[in-house]
Amino acid sequence: MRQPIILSLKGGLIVSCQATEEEEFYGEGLMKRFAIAAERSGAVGIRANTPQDIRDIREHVKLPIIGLWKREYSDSEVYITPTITEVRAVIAAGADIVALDGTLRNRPQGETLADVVNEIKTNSSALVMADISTVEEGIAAEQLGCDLLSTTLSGYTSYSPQQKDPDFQLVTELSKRVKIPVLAEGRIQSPEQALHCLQQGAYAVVVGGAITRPHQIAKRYVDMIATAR
Ligand SMILES: CC(=O)N[C@H](C=O)[C@@H](O)[C@H](O)[C@H](O)COP(=O)(O)O
Repeated sequence: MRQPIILSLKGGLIVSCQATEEEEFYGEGLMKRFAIAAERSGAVGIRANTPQDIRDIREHVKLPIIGLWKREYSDSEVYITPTITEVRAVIAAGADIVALDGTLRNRPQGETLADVVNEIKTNSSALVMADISTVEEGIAAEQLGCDLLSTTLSGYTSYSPQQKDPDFQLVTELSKRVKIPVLAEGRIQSPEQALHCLQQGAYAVVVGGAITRPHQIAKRYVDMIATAR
């Protein structure tokens, strides 16, 4: 039986509300405002980065929160909730689901994906979403006990396809190969693409930049218009 929280995401839109320090919308509680707007739109969940934003959103929004903490370590390329330290902080901030790097790459400080998943399963009731970049990684993450998969990292590991569009093929193949829900995430630019992901087998769809990164949204218009100059 699937957890109620997973069932509540089925067929819906999860809005990723994230800004890095270099972006104009970083800080000042602005991600909370995007999350409130997403809730009002009928979205079924929020994806948020940093304990601070998760806490802030938790106070104002009732939707399930997929929490992560992007942090770089010098000994690994893994940066999405890379170690047990970030996992604990994300859970303490109120995330219902912890999103973490679920690739097969070496992790910082000698930890393994199994260590991090075990930490969550042993010490909390939070669910685990593995952000993966290939079918093989998705299958391995399911075997380790992850509750959900997301195609987040396709295009962001050296060995996955580098493309402008979402990785529809990964969504399709992975959905056939695993029993746990597969979320489509990464470079989804339109409602039509989101719908296509669901038709290809995605359990739900995560959209970030096309909704919550104004600079990225404006640039698409600027670039398109420039072609007519
Ligand atoms: C690769 C990576 O670090 N992705 C991050 C993961 O949380 C976010 O920067 C993305 O915005 C998110 O995955 C949603 O994707 P998009 O913004 O393309 O709709």
